[in-house]
Order: sequence, then structure tokens, then C-alpha cells
Amino acid sequence: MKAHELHLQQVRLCLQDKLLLALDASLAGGEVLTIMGPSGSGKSTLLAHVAGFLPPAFRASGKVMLDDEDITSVSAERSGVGLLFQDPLLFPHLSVAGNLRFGLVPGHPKPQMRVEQALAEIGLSGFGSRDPETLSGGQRARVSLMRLLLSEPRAVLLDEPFSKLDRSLRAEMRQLVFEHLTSRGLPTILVTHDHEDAEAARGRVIELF
Ligand SMILES: Nc1ncnc2c1ncn2[C@@H]1O[C@H](COP(=O)(O)OP(=O)(O)OP(=O)(O)O)[C@@H](O)[C@H]1O
Repeated sequence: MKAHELHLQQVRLCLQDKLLLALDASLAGGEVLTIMGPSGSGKSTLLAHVAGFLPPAFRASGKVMLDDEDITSVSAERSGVGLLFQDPLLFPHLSVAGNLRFGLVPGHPKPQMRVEQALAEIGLSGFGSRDPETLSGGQRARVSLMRLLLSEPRAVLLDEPFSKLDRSLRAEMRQLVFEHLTSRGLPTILVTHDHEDAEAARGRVIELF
């Protein structure tokens, strides 16, 4: 599997002409960069910028490069940047298998087989026809992760992805997420308030102020 690289080149984000943050960072394939900092320091805004949907109230300079491609202001859908948030956003009108199939890259040669395999990879074989609401929080989180992976992203942004999970599930989910992302060579930016997340990510930590 090809490893990708993500480069934030002298990225500066301003809100009403006031500098919110300045960041210069390169992420190799499989590397997780953790961003921490107090509420309002700009963590989610940074992710929004990398995902290409910076709200109009902000001004940005610098470049976001994915491999050799300039993806500054390119939407995540088009740039191949995958997102995982606190709440697993599964479509309620689709079955678990339907949700996974939705993530699958268009034109996949064997969608049914890939979805079955994906369910097995997250320990949910036989759950394909279930409604997402009938799953536990941890099961929904795993489906959400797998749907992201099936879309074959080139980089991933995680915004507090474990904060809504029970403490007991958090460690398990952290391990699963980081194992999958690093083994696929995906550069990842993790935003979190939780030092245990940062430890599990085993990468650099940048603190915003
Ligand atoms: N759409 C917007 N328009 C104007 N200002 C905004 C907008 N979104 C966020 N802000 C402001 O930008 C600053 C950074 O917000 P941001 O959500 O990035 O912080 P954060 O570090 O992610 O905070 P938290 O840890 O609470 O999620 C805050 O002062 C916030 O009020």
C-alpha cells in the first residue's frame, strides 16, 4: 500500500485580522500528529482548513500539500482527506452493510465481498442487515471507522474521535484506529483534549495557545 505525505506549509489562520494560529508541519505516511490546546485555540478550525471548508470569517495563508498536490481549499471529498468525528455519523435509513457500501470507492469490483470482509475485520460478521440504531456506541464507532477506510483516503483528520465512548471502550478503539491508520500509511492529524489519546498516537504533539 502506498504511503502518503501531508505537508502544512507555513499555514496561518486569522480571525478578524487577528492571528489565530501559525503552523508548519510535515507528516510522513502512517504518522499521527496530535494537536492539543485550550478551547478556542483553533484546533477544529485547523482541521476545517485542511479539509477545505474553512468558514468565511477566517483568512488563511500558506499551503496544504498532499503528496505533490496542492489541496489548499480543496474539499475533503475531492482531495481524498477522510474525516472521523466524535459522533459516528451513520445514515439511519441504510443498514450497517449499506453504510459500509456507501463508503466503498465507486466501481469496486466485488462490493458485496468487500463489505463482508470489512464486517469481519471489525468483529461484526452477521451484523450487515442491522439498523445502525440497534448497534452499541462502540459498534457504531467501528462501522464508522471502517466506512472511512473503505473510501481509501490519502490522509485522515480525527476530531475528538474517542470522547463519546465509555472509558472501557476507549483504549480498544484507540488501538484499532491507530493500527489501521498506521498500517495503511495514512498521515493523520488528531485533535484531542485527552492526554491518553496523545500517548496512544505515539507521534509528535503540538500545543496551541
Ligand atoms: N464560523 C465561525 N465564525 C467566526 N468565528 C468562529 C467560527 N468558528 C469558530 N470561530 C472562533 O474561532 C476560534 C477558534 O475556534 P475553534 O472551534 O477552532 O477552537 P477549538 O480549539 O477547536 O475549540 P474546542 O476545543 O472548544 O473545540 C474561537 O474563538 C471561535 O469562537
